[in-house]
Amino acid sequence: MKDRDCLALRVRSGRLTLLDQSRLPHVQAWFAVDDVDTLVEAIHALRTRGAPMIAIAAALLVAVRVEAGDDRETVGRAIARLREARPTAVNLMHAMDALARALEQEDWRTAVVHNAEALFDNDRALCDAMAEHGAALIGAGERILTHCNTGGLATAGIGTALGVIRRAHERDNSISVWVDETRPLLQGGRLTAWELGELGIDYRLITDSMAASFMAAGEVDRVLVGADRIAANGDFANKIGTYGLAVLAHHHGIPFGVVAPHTTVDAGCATGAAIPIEQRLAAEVRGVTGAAGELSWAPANATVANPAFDVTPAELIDHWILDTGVFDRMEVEAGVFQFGGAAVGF
Ligand SMILES: CSC[C@@H](O)[C@@H](O)C(=O)COP(=O)(O)O
Repeated sequence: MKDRDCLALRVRSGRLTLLDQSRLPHVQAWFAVDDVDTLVEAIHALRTRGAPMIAIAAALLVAVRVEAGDDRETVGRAIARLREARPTAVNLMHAMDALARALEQEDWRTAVVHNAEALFDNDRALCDAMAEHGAALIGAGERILTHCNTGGLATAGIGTALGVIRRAHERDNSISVWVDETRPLLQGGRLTAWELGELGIDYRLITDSMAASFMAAGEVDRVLVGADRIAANGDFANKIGTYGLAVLAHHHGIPFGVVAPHTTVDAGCATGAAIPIEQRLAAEVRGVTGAAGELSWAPANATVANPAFDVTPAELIDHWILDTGVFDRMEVEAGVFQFGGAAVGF
């Protein structure tokens, strides 16, 4: 396998290492991933995260195991196990299904490795295409609100929603960003704020509950978010809190766009109701866990609900910004996702 490098993943001399995103921004620590157990744990703990990134990390680990000499049956088991590591982001399932098909070929070792490498390489091109389409929508001086982290940490390229913001900034450095901190795991406060700072893009970090009043004050011009899975009717799942932002944006007449590669579209899900939602640990809501350890404020036995994602219905979305183009609600209602407008097929 050729060496590969992006913000949060490296392949060097056939070895996979990942940036531990659970420790950012204060600690930048890389860890080696040589086996499936390590990667499954890392995906559960969000050491590696973001819909495209978990798919790419899983595919490259499978390629590493193939090059290490694992037999076909062992590789098949690895693919099946990684496919189940997180339930909501469909990119992981699509990637593992593609590798399972490659495993059926006669020259399966070459096919699996090529497939995994192509996933990484294509993701960079998909990010660039989304950025081009999305940046064309953005006017001078826009103040864009975003949620969770959808940048270089979550993809092999410049990101999805954050990639659009980055490209728009390259064209007009008067844009600015409202960054939702994104409770409970603070991907906005820890990761997006860090990425935007590194890129020199003007931002202001807010708690999730502040978005409504800044919208009411006329200080938000657009909302751009990523997606973990887009259903055939345009509904999509993304980080918990996204649905609330869409309701708020609709109420205030603010354009709301979802940015994702076509690999995030699941034509097998007719509507958002069919998207499985990951439920996470109570401790994440009772307090916070970070580089500095655990801080808990709720009663130790507090009963908690902790869905990691919510579903935003198509009726609240103005733009679906894919690598294949920008789609509006009329196009989505006409079935672009089922009938080829988004070129779904892997
Ligand atoms: C380009 S990343 C798109 C989505 O995966 C992102 O918005 C998101 O919800 C990530 O959630 P996470 O739980 O941090 O993996």
